[in-house]
Parts: sequence; structure tokens; C-alpha cells
Amino acid sequence: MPHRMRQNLLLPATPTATQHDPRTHLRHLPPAYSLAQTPYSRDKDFAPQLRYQLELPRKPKLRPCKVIFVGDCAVGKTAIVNRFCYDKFQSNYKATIGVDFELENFSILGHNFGLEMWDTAGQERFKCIAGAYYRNASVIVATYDMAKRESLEAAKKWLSSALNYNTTQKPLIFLVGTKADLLTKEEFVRMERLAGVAAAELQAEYWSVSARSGYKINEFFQRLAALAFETAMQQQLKLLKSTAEEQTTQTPEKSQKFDLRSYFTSRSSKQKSGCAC
Ligand SMILES: Nc1nc2c(ncn2[C@@H]2O[C@H](COP(=O)(O)OP(=O)(O)OP(=O)(O)O)[C@@H](O)[C@H]2O)c(=O)[nH]1
Repeated sequence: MPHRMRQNLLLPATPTATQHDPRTHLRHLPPAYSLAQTPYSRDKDFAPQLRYQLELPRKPKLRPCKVIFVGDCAVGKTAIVNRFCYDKFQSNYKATIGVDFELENFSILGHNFGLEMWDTAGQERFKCIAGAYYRNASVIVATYDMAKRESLEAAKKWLSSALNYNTTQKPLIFLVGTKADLLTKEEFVRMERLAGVAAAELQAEYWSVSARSGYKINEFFQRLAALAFETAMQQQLKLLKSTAEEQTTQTPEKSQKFDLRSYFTSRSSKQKSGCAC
């Protein structure tokens, strides 16, 4: 059953439970926003090999995956998280203090998978503490306001800072343009073109969204969760396979030493010493 938890550094957690939610139950790999703007899977579904492995009795358990949202203040980081988790939108701006935390549970190919969403503050004064939350992030979402061109440049800097602190070998990277509802069609097309170039440079997958209208919010989070699941599951399966291989290569050597060499040496020395037992 999906379970959500919102928490601020200064506020206690308020756990809530929700009924079966089709947005968090995934049986197929959701498509990218644009096939031209993703360095990740362009397939229409999870790899058949992964599906097959997940049918086997020995299934790996996955720990919740850490996602961090970075970007300038007021670009709409909190708004996209709130739209997805609570289907709510607030027009009045309330700056994030330090960092907010959400735990969203998904069911992917029948497996439970948790996403820890860390919504960091964009205000300069919190930058020093936000760094501490960047560690071990498996996914980084660099966010910019589509109606503020300068926030795209800033998003690149936020991403580079997050990558400096991050210890995960190769996190998934998304570049997300928010507030798509504020632009005319021409402005939207122009901004997407600029952002597409930036996304390619950053080797990030690109999305344009609007928390106000809900445009592409579910699609974005579903894609993020599915890619994070696929990556984490493949890593776990690889680990299981190499452990199993190590065990099979070690076992025959050990048994040979025990069964043959040590057995016959002890027999012959006993016979020499005249012991009959
Ligand atoms: N029109 C419109 N306004 C939005 C949208 N998303 C966010 N906003 C508004 O932009 C302002 C800032 O949004 P937040 O989500 O608080 O921004 P933030 O990036 O979390 O800001 P910090 O906490 O300071 O880092 C708020 O007034 C929101 O209502 C959107 O999709 N469309």
C-alpha cells in the first residue's frame, strides 16, 4: 500500500496511508518526455531480461532511493513535489527552510520501491547546509523556471555543486523546466530549444512541467521512479550474480584440499606410526 511522509527539519513527521494509486503502480517503463532529449532508455518497456530475472524466486530487496531537487529559490521545486504527492498547488510562495523530505512508495513490476525526495532550499543562506543532503543521491533533479531564462544557467551551477558533494558513482540526472503554464506557445518552444541544448551538455533527461496545471507531472515522476528502479535492480542483480559466481569457484578447491590431501596424509602418518585405528 503506498505510504507518504512529509517532513521538515523543524517539523515532526506526519505519516499518512493512501489506497491503491494507479500513478504509483507501474507495469511498463514510461516514455521519456522527448526521445531526442534523453541519455537513458528509449525503449517502450523494461528490458525483457530484467522482467525474466524478477520472475525468479530469489528477488533482491531494494533500499529506498534518494532523489534531490536543486535549483534557484522560487523556481517551483516544492510545487512539483506537492503536486505529485498531494495533488495540491499553492499560489503563495513559502520559502523552504533547509530541506523538506517526502517518502513516496511505488509498486513497480510487483515490487515495492521507495523514493526519498529531498526538496532543498534555493535561498543562498541555506546553501551550506543543503550540501550535506546531496550525499548518496541516486537521482538529481536540476530545476529551472521556464519564465526566467537566468534560472537555466543557475540550474547548471546547482547541478555541478550537487555532483561535487555526491558520492554515488553515476546518478541519474534530470533537467526540469517548471511553470510551463506562464509561457506563450512561441516562448515555450524557444525556451525548450535552449533547455534541450543545456540538457545535452549536462547529459540529462529533459522535461517541461507545470505544477499549476499538472502538465506532465505524473509522467515525469513515473519515469523517474521507473528508471531509478531499473538502475537499482540491475545493480543488485549484478551483485547477486557475482556473489554466486564467487561461491561456486571457491567450493571445489576447498573440498579437494579436505577430501584428498589432508585425508591421505593423515592416513599414511597413522600407518607409519603403527596405529591401527
Ligand atoms: N504559475 C505557476 N506558478 C508556480 C508553478 N510552480 C510554482 N509556482 C509558484 O512559484 C512560487 C515558488 O514556488 P516553490 O515551489 O515554493 O519554489 P521553490 O523552488 O521550492 O522555492 P525555495 O523553497 O525558495 O527553494 C510559488 O508562488 C508557486 O505558487 C507553476 O507551475 N505555475
